[in-house]
Amino acid sequence: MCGLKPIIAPSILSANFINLGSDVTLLFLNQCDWIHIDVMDGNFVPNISIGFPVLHQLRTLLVDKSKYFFDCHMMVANPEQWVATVAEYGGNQYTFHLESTKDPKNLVKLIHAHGMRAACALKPQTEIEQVLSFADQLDMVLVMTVEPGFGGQSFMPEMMSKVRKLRQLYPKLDIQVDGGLGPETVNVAAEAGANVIVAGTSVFKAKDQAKTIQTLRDAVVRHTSKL
Ligand SMILES: O=C(CO)[C@@H](O)[C@H](O)COP(=O)(O)O
Repeated sequence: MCGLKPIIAPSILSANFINLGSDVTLLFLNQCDWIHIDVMDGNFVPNISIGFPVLHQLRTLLVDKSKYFFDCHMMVANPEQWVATVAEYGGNQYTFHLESTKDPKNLVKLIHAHGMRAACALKPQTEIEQVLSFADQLDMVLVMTVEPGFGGQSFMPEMMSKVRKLRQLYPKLDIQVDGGLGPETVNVAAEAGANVIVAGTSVFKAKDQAKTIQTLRDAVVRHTSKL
């Protein structure tokens, strides 16, 4: 019994933006734990997605607005710049990319000072050694399993060695995987030690969304309970 909480966080990048409010409401009715909000600035990654007006409207306009957990994945060039805004607009967790900051330790302090959980993301080429000096200050590490920037890419199983090493070093840390996750790939990730699963395409294209979310959660529970 490892005590890790299974967390399923659908990425709303794959939602229907015309019906975003109802899509997000449905995700929570279907028992997701968090929604994963991919903020892309067209600079850190070669794509522009959604920004603060959308975050703000989701937080203020949704029914039961306060109970939703917003996991904000900041694929931006200057992550320090947006901490206060994300906090003000209702973000619960702020994930910055290690590759985008010179001072990750102070950034973690800044995020915590704004009342959010702090997480650090690693692109596929970034080794975990770079996060070890401050990992004990983090609430979560995100191991990217695709190059950040787009949904619908293929899962990179070779990233699992990073998850495995992190899990050995930090048995209680939340470890998130993001990119190409679905019922076919979740077992490999959960077996390596990931307990927080981001899934965009597989959840939004599912015939039965509730069942897909449950399948993802069951896989995490099954594998992490053996750790
Ligand atoms: O951060 C990203 C992409 O940069 C992800 O959150 C993707 O949006 C996940 O989408 P799928 O790979 O599950 O379709």
